[in-house]
Amino acid sequence: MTPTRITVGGTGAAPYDVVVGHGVSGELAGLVGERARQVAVVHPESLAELAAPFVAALEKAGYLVLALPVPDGEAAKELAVAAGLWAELGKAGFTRTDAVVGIGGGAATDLAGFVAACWLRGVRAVLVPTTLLAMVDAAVGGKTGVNTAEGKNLVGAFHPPAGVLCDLDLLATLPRADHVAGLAEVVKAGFIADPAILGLIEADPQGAARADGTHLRELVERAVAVKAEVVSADLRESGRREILNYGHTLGHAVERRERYRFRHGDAVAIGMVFAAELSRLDGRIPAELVGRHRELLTAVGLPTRYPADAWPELRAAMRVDKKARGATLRFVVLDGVARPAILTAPSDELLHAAYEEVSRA
Ligand SMILES: NC(=O)c1ccc[n+]([C@@H]2O[C@H](COP(=O)([O-])OP(=O)(O)OC[C@H]3O[C@@H](n4cnc5c(N)ncnc54)[C@H](O)[C@@H]3O)[C@@H](O)[C@H]2O)c1
Ligand SMILES: O=C(O)C(=O)C[C@@H](O)[C@H](O)[C@H](O)COP(=O)(O)O
Ligand SMILES: [Zn+2]
Repeated sequence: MTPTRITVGGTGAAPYDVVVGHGVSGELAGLVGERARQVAVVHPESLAELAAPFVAALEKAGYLVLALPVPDGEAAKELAVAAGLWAELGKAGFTRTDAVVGIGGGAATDLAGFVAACWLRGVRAVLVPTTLLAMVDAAVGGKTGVNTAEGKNLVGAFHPPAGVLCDLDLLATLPRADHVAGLAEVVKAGFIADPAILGLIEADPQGAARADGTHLRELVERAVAVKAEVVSADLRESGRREILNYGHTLGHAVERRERYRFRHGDAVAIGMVFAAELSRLDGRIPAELVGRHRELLTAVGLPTRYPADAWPELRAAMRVDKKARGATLRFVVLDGVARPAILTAPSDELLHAAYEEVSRA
């Protein structure tokens, strides 16, 4: 079946394609471009075997390849890891025409994009996401960055990639729990913009939770299309892009509380239930729509609850959310399916009441 090409444009930078399909990895050398002499391939060390054919293909195409393994998962999103990679680029004499390729889950693509954004103030980045989450969300849109002790993604840059290859064959080895975590961002795209996504998952939640599920390709394409449309309209998050943060204000606080050892998608699932409860308590949506969140997320195996005693720590962590303006917290909420809105400065009572619904056994 021919690959689908979803274009991300309107960002001020050159438009680029997100290629979705089976066996599309062969397009990598073409995306790196003719100007590059050296290519740094950043990948989690645990995925060295998966990255090896990409390294070999780039070498065959005539590039000088620097394979740069990084720690697995969220441990890669550290300034010290980025600094180590910049040291390698420096030693290799990496110039402005050279390119960084990021292969892996969202943690690896966020890191690789950030390293590319900062090296010589910006070199070409090409991303090959290998998790469902990175295909539908992290590798698309140009948000790059690392975590700090104070919070999630607090240091970063907007640096759109030159291309994104979503080879669905790469998902075959992804552990089920990571596949399911990726579904949280797919569900998010459904609630904020594309109700057909919700229908597809509700019709076959077991299938959605598997890499060989019937609707996998359509789910990926639809979620990428949502992200591409939003990012094309507002790369730097001055307005519309904030909707992609649905579920993330509480989600990021949960990740920080768990010292980043909790899957991002799982945290976002809990965060979406919180945002839905907030929407209901603010009089925006009926209880049935909150119930739809819980039922759908639970059906695919995502968490929807978090302990009551975590509230003070979560409340404090939410202060550094990027949507906050001064001391004013702002949340993405819903006025209905595919009707996202911003709730500004909710009272502490309202926030706590919404959290009580999340922590209820
Ligand atoms: N930049 C953005 O717009 C954006 C959007 C969403 C999420 N994110 C970020 O993405 C990160 C989460 O990404 P994630 O869910 O992909 O997690 P991850 O990158 O931590 O990967 C999850 C696990 O899967 C393993 N893995 C990856 N591909 C595999 C494969 N094909 N086979 C076997 N194992 C594989 C990884 O090594 C890791 O252990 C978070 O840091 C989050 O903040 C960024
Ligand atoms: O691309 C965006 O914009 C998003 O908000 C997508 C989120 O899924 C993603 O987790 C993002 O990294 C969160 O961004 P942040 O600015 O809140 O750190
Ligand atoms: Zn996210």
